[in-house]
Amino acid sequence: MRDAQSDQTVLADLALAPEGGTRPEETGEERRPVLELAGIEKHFGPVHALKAVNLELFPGEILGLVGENGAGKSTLMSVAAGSLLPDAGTVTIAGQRMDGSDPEASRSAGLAIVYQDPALIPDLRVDENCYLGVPEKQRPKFAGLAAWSRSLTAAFSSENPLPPAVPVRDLQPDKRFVLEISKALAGNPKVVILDEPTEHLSKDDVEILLATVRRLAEQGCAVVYISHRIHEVKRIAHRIAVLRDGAIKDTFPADQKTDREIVNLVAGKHLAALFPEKRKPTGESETAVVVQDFVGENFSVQELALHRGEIVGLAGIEGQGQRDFLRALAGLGKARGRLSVGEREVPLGKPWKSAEHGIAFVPNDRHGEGIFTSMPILANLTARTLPKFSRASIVDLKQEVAAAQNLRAVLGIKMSSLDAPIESLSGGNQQKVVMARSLASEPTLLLADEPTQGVDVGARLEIYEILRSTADSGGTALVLSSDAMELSGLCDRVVVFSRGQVAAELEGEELTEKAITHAVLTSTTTRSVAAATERSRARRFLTGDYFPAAILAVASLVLGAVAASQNEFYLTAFNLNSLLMLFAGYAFVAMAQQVVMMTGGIDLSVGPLAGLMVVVASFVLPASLSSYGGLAVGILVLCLIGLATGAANWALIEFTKIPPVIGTLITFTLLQGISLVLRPEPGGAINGNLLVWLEASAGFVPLAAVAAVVLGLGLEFALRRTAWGLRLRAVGSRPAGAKRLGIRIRWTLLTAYVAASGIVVLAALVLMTQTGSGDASAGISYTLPSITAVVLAGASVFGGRGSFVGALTGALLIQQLNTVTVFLALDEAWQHYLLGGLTILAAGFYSRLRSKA
Ligand SMILES: Nc1ncnc2c1ncn2[C@@H]1O[C@H](COP(=O)(O)OP(=O)(O)OP(=O)(O)O)[C@@H](O)[C@H]1O
Repeated sequence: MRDAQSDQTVLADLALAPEGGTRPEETGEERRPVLELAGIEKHFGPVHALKAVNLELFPGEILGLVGENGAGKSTLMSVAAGSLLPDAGTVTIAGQRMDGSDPEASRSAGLAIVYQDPALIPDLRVDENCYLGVPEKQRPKFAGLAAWSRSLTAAFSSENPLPPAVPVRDLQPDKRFVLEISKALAGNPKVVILDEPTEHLSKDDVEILLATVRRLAEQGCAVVYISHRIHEVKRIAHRIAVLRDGAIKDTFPADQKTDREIVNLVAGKHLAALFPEKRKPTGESETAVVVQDFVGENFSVQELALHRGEIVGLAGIEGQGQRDFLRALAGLGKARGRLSVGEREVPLGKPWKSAEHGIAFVPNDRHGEGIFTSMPILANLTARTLPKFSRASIVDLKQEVAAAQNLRAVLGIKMSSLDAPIESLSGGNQQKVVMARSLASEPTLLLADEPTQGVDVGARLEIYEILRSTADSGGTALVLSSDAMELSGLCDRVVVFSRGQVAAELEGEELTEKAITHAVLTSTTTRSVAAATERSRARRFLTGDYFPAAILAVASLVLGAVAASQNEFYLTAFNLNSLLMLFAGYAFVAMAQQVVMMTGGIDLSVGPLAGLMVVVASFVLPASLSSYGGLAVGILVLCLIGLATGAANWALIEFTKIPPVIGTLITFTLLQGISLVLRPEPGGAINGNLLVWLEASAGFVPLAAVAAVVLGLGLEFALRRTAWGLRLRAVGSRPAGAKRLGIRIRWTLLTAYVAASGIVVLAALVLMTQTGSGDASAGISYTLPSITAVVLAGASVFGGRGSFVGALTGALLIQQLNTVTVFLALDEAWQHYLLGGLTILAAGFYSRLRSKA
């Protein structure tokens, strides 16, 4: 271990005097807290996460909240922000006592929060996320949304505001935080909570953030700043509160304690050193890894050798290719050249091959790539090493649990049980799980991208020690970090990247924090972003929601052209009219399906519902009816059946918590049963006048088809340019994020199911023109095409993605296939072969395209 004295010197070098603005107590004004947390208690099952916590925050004050992983910081702040209901205690914001858990109420009272796991919706664009992220009264008109979003994010970097049209799923983790922070600050809040805001930010962005926090405080805003980077907290905070095991242990002015004293308070013990002892220079080192002429999209490394027993750091300003290089070594991303580990050459671009060659990777994007969400901690810990405890592919559970328990003990992972979901762990403990999984495979080359992000000071030392012991036992570690102090304290050698190339190497005496910072700054030149922007525009279209619609439209035209060339009747007005009429029916049910699928649900009942409406129409809209009033009442009855079915579907799914596919299957069966009871045999002519109106055409174009297209365009507009549309997409894309944004998920789902059943009324009207009388079996054939049309058009069955324009083109293609097979005199079975084949092709193609992007 290195002595504490030398670490103290490193810390002293950092010029740690607080740089906050005027302290609130220095102004002499009467002090009234703007945020008061009183007696907050919270349990998660057996975990007592918060124990009668009291905390006050005053206007203009920056409070640093520190504590080890799992101490309860995020839980406390989620309670303050209304996204978590405490078991006991009260939250008061700007004198307003909060009632229950309601993020929107807290936001309206003036509290903004930046979560450790950003409350962003991946399938929504940057500007749409900004829109949903501010209080309702501050939202701009949709016409000015892009410009407004650009001005919000320009507060961070006026040169590079975030492009408004980019979906959040395409943003790098650091830019997601820039967006999350910009969004939080947009509403001129009275209290801002920043939960580990700098873990993913580049060095420049950290400085911008700290300056922003100071400015906010000077303007009277109160800030809670949570971080494990003690020197950062000391730089910015007026007062520091230490949370341990769910209780506040100490609160003191930031300048009254040294970094080391705070570190010891957080850890709850005296830490002798911040970094483990480095490798002793032995003169001769055995080369373990050789990289030669290694070229990828953003880097080009001629030669780099890593030695056994060595920890090598990767430094550089964000975006200089160091991250792409590290990922390419792990087999993620395209690269050419040579990489050998030991005597063996590693095939490139194949992560499983890299793993077989002893390369383990700890990713930077913990939420996106590091953890298997919704799986238990046990599976997350052992995912890489399962073959070790398996015989003939059957896992020995005892051995697996024992190995996981061992990892848990070695890294001190705080958890209630191995079976708990990974998401129930605090952020830092999740990071330890990701780290533990990689280490368990005893890698020859460990690649770690920001391995200590979100990890507390005590555990940080444990991770450093584990990295060191990996090296000491003959392995090699390559660590990318934006923290120069971490690199200088931990690594034996640091490689600095600039413009994708190795620009400098530091080791021995030269390897100091100052030297790394200097090398990083002086060897860096700015990249041209224009080409990247152009490239991403094309990629955005290819992976966006309209590309599938374009493909389907072209496919429909091609099919039409083939049919027309083979059969002269294809282009007759009669044929085109009936083709478009049938298209209208499919289009309505496909749009109904799309509304529900957008929320992550599915509605199997659309077909039988349309059939039931036709049956009911044979009673309430009979041939004998002659008055307009009677017709209106009949159609109103159909609408009421639609609304009631939508509400019933929703209630079944919401209150019994059964999956939508089961819930709507139940409705499917019930509706079909009712239809058969009402009309065991087809019969009962439907009103002739009504049918004539429904079949009305302009030229060869039926008005029903025009109505379908108009409705599709209207719904598309609503989806992209109304708050309802954004809520629908948000709920499907990421329900947890939507909840934190204050979206009422239950009500949004209700509107979706009711809207879908409402649209089915239109499909039923088209169906009536085909049957002319009540027929219980008429609608069944609608359910499957409604799903096929939207899946063909690129909708995600998990929600959040798809388009109504796509649903229209999907419906058109289905009808084209039906018609063309007849015109080409193909067997009817071909309709099914072609549709099935196309669906498989489309689903595979889109998912490959999107996952590649
Ligand atoms: N949804 C949940 N279900 C079960 N346990 C939870 C849940 N959320 C938090 N916990 C537990 O509550 C405790 C406090 O967690 P919290 O996330 O508040 O810690 P933290 O201080 O923010 O830690 P970190 O610094 O690692 O982010 C932890 O033991 C955690 O496992």
